[in-house]
Amino acid sequence: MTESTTVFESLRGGLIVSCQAYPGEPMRHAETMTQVAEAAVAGGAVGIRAQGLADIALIHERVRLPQIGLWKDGNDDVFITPTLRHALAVAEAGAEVVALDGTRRRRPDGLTLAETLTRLRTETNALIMADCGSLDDAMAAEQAGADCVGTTLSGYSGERPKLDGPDLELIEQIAGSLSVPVIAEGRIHTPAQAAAAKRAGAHAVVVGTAITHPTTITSWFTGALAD
Ligand SMILES: CC(=O)N[C@H](C=O)[C@@H](O)[C@H](O)[C@H](O)COP(=O)(O)O
Repeated sequence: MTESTTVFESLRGGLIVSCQAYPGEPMRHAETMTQVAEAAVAGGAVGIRAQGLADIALIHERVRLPQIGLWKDGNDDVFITPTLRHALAVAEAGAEVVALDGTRRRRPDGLTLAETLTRLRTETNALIMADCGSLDDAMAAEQAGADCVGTTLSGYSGERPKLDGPDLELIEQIAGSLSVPVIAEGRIHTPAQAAAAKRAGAHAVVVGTAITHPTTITSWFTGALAD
């Protein structure tokens, strides 16, 4: 079995928990995110998604599950592992899968997605997840050589509406059109939505906020009480 087959077999049908805290937040600390990841493992997660080189390195050391790593730089446009330099650093930090912006937008270093992936392949053993915002992105990312595509940027890149829940239609479209696995990601807030994403054809399902972001979860409850 190739490394790619092994990793994607172990993720098949399961839950990947995204463990991220945002700049300035109390939980923005590698030790804290690693503990959150360990707690997710105890609950049955099959993979971890993590942001930032320090978090990726510590999670790689302590958590024995495939890790999808990314490095966010900036807040808008292309900000998820935006350049080849960021992607190489994420692989170097220990992520088995490097997640990067997989949209068709211009990248800050001027490389195309295909050029970025070719360099990553030459210089690392990491697998590649292209975070996409539309079916056209996903098709272009497969063509460029991505090992899997995510629906991560649906609702954030201007091509798809930002729904309250997951973009099930996009998951279904991608699953029906591509041969690489589609990872459902983005606004999956309930177990029922996770199951629906899997039924729509997702190879695996990423949940972040609803499991690992207490500030947002708290605001859901305080908002309900304020009504
Ligand atoms: C758009 C963007 O920046 N997405 C980021 C990608 O890593 C994270 O902020 C999300 O938390 C992650 O995609 C999981 O999604 P959700 O937290 O909705 O379950």
